[in-house]
Amino acid sequence: MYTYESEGADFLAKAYAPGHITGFFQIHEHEDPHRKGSTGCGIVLNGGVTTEVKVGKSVEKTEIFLNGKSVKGRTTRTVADMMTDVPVRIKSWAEIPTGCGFGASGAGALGTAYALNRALSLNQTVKSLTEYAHVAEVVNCSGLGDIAAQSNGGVVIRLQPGGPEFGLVDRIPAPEARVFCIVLGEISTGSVLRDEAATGKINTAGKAAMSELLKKPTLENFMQQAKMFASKTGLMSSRAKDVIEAANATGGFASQAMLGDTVFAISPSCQEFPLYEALQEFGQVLEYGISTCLPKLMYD
Ligand SMILES: Nc1ncnc2c1ncn2[C@@H]1O[C@H](COP(=O)(O)OP(=O)(O)O)[C@@H](O)[C@H]1O
Ligand SMILES: CC(C)(COP(=O)(O)O)[C@@H](O)C(=O)O
Repeated sequence: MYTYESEGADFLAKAYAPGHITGFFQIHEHEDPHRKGSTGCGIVLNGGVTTEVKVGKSVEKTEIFLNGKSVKGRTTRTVADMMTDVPVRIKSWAEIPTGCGFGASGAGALGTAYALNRALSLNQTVKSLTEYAHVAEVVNCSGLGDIAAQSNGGVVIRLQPGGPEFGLVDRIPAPEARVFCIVLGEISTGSVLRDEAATGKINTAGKAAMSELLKKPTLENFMQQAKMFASKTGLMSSRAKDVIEAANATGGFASQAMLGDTVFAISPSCQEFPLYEALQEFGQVLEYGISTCLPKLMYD
């Protein structure tokens, strides 16, 4: 724990962390948040969240901003509270939608941990910064497995739940592919994770999806298992169903981003244009790539 003692200047630091779309998952409860988490599989994106922290005499209370607006930012605040006693101004800018299944809260938490470590010279390594972000996500019910994926990159299979101390991940060897997304609306991650009927279905479907994925760990099979998972859990809106069907009609793979009312779609081989055109009928198509880029500090 760091106590601020400097007399004058403010300290600023900035960090970036990628977004992540979960295709399917299974919840693993544990009283220790370091061990609690999810298993499952998802895609780390080349779009994410940039977070700047400021500490010093000019910062009198901890405040959190998302895309220029003051927010509660409970997960981000928990990271700050775990790392320091001093007030911090935390500003995040998201190039991914928030509350729609892109792991924005996890990306903000990771960025906050990296930037605070730098601004306050806390001398922590990546493993412990990642652990702070994971614990903050779990205790606030804003995510379970995003941090494990976002801190590894690629198409991440989460084999064992938890932060870096206990979790275990692997990856699907995936080709370069565009990930197209249509955002239809938000789903509150916390409200689904606290709903026993929903979590029961998630766990049954998530276990089956993982077992099928491991028999054939390819990007195509991941997309198929994700679609099966989404329809079995009953979390899919009728509009999302329509988008998925339209994507499938072009030969593309599509499913729902967990946990959001968002469809993500990938085209096999290089037939991306017909898929893009079909998705366009439903709204603005967001376009990302699969990223192996890890969270990082940024310099101005
Ligand atoms: N980087 C961030 N900084 C602060 N608050 C955030 C950040 N990202 C998301 N939030 C807040 O978290 C809520 C959404 O969280 P959640 O449902 O877990 O969605 P997701 O993680 O998929 O974006 C939103 O109300 C948003 O205000
Ligand atoms: C699906 C979710 C529980 C939440 O993801 P998001 O809504 O993007 O924060 C994720 O953390 C996971 O464990 O797979």
